[in-house]
Amino acid sequence: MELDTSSVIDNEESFYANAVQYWSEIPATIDGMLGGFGCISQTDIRDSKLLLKQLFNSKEPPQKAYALDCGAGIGRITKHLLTEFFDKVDLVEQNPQFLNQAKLYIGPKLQTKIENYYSVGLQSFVPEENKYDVIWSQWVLGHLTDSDLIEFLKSCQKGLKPNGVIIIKENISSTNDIDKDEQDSSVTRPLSLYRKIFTTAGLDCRRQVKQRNFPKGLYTVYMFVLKPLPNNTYTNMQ
Ligand SMILES: C[S@@+](CC[C@H](N)C(=O)[O-])C[C@H]1O[C@@H](n2cnc3c(N)ncnc32)[C@H](O)[C@@H]1O
Repeated sequence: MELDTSSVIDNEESFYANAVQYWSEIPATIDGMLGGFGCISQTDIRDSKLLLKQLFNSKEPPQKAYALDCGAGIGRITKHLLTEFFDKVDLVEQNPQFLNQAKLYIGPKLQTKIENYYSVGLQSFVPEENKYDVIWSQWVLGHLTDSDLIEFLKSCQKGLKPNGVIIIKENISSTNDIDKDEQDSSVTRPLSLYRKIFTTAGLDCRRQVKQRNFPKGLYTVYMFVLKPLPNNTYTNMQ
């Protein structure tokens, strides 16, 4: 039997509700966003910048007009990464307090680049079509079930402009198992499951890059650069 999140999530409604509850009690700080590991933020951003620079130097790069930050929290990635590369950024985040804090954290100067703050869960969010050059999702997709993640990725594809890409940066489980975190109500998927989900959603994984220099004991983190498959067909997940 193939492994998927239905094997570890018995009740989807409480899976989502428990995550809302968990994040409602977390301080709107960098440490809060990173589970007490605020110290890794710079290292994280450094490798993400390198990835974007390489992407812009590649054949058929995306434009630098518009990015979407998914599960944006207080806007850590928007502030330190996306506003450096893109003219405009939208944030989508389910916790409205974090978005309020993002307005302060991003600051008045960079604020001019922020077009929209969407306060909604990714499982219910549909990006406007043909809008974004890069859709960045980091440390949030473990809060979606497989089927919601696949639907989300399909709708993100429609939200991309020509040459646009989806970039995912996520923890990866060290075995072939899905790790369930009961505390924050999330799952950590193995690499094989992410790759299968990408294919099912009609996405081609153009790059898979490991984050460097994180402290020992943390999950391995990968960045994936995804583009719609040429024929743009979706497959059914078996
Ligand atoms: C680990 S934090 C990461 C924040 C940000 N991506 C970063 O790297 O700084 C996870 C964020 O995802 C948000 N989140 C959790 N479940 C979500 C969902 N279903 N839809 C949108 N955001 C969600 C949380 O409120 C929190 O802000």
